[in-house]
Amino acid sequence: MAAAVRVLHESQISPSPWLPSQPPQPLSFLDAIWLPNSVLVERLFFYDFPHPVSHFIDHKLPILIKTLSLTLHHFYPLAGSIRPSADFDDGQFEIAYEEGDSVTLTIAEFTGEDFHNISGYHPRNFENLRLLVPKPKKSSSCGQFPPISIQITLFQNQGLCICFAINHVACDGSGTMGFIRSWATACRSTEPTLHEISRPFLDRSIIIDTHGIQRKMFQHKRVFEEYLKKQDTLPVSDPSLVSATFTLCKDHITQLKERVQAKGEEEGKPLFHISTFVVTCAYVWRCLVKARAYDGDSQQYFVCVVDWRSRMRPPLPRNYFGNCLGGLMVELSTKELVGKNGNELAAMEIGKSIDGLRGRDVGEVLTTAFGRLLENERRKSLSVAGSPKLMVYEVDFGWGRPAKVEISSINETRAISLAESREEEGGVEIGLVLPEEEMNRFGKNFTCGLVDI
Ligand SMILES: CC(C)(COP(=O)(O)OP(=O)(O)OC[C@H]1O[C@@H](n2cnc3c(N)ncnc32)[C@H](O)[C@@H]1OP(=O)(O)O)[C@@H](O)C(=O)NCCC(=O)NCCSC(=O)CC(=O)O
Repeated sequence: MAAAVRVLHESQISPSPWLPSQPPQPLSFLDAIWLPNSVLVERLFFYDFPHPVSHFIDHKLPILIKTLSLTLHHFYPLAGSIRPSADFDDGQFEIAYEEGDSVTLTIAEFTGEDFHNISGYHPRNFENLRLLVPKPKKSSSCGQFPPISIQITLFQNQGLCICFAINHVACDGSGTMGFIRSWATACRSTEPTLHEISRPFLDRSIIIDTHGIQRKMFQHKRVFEEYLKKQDTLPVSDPSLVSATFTLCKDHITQLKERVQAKGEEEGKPLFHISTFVVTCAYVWRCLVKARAYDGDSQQYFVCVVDWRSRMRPPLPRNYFGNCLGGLMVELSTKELVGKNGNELAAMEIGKSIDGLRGRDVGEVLTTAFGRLLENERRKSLSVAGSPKLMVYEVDFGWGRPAKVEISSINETRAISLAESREEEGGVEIGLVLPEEEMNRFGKNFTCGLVDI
């Protein structure tokens, strides 16, 4: 039987207690960076839930709805809309909440595939995964779009999946997880009240565009849109696409770090920031490029975003809700990357770039990264979504930790996703979406490479 979802309910959830319209907030330049192509981040949380659909509808849905509306009282921008501001001549957008605005919550039932298969780690049909993602509604008035849509999909007597499709313009991973964690905490409470939900820091005017980035971006907007059109994304409907998750355990990570350290000492190179993140990204980057068998003289690019809250001067509150991301790019030739010491070289280069961010201004870093991005072929760049620091496996709505967490939107951006390991502190999970044959080659490289370290 072909996999399918059947929508059971669709509700509009407004903040509660009642919230009057709030003054619209112009997007900061760190939000506006995500505007030209309105990137959606789709995060799926799978939970074991061995109960009938009716049990969920009767006993769990009311509390989920109640606590979602409480949480939205504090996170009200998510219930609003992202829209052109009144002085749109400047290309400025804003995020606005008006009384009665709401989030669409879809409840659906899945048939045709086993829960444990779809939430597994092995290569799985990507189209089936996409059935769990809510389809955001375009608002009727032009140019507006919703910050978030949520879909809960039930697998009769087996499990459920909560999928958040969040527009990156609204917030980054840290903001997203602040919202999701708050909802889950409220949902676990026996008597949920507003006081139990910690308030995010919502004032986007705290971010000052010291380098005129927003103006430069609007000037480059057409160039950037043309650039994006030229870059091929993997078509969502490609039936050969599979999603899979690989895990690096703590021991492997320690060995990878030791190898980089030893190589650095052997070559008398200064030791850069060799963290779990660095050795994981280097290892995956090399395995992926090997799987794609590029011409050795071609260039490869590694791109990652950096949470800039603690790097701002003065630092931003940790609970700042919006985007506060800088970025970096590392370039190596294919030959260097797939060569004998490719892992160590890639780790040293990524580590050096992270160290090089110290003391720098986010505007200046982004101007450099943006310029380099436009020069390069996106097809040969690998980017990263999520982070092992976001602690996604701690999100418990009252029926235990997730069985699995995924980011399905990585196929649009040709990224890998990272999360902390579900099973072991210090381990990392890596998610990929690739054509099946490429995934098989990647998987072989990943497994065999670990034998050799
Ligand atoms: C730039 C980085 C990726 C680099 O990560 P690193 O792990 O290499 O660097 P780091 O400085 O954070 O940590 C370096 C080492 O110090 C340790 N360390 C860090 N903070 C520590 C602390 N408070 N106490 C003790 N140790 C600490 C770490 O364990 C690590 O070691 P070790 O690791 O060896 O144990 C990161 O700083 C960062 O910004 N991460 C967040 C990225 C992010 O937010 N991504 C989501 C983007 S939004 C997105 O993509 C969409 C979405 O997610 O929704």
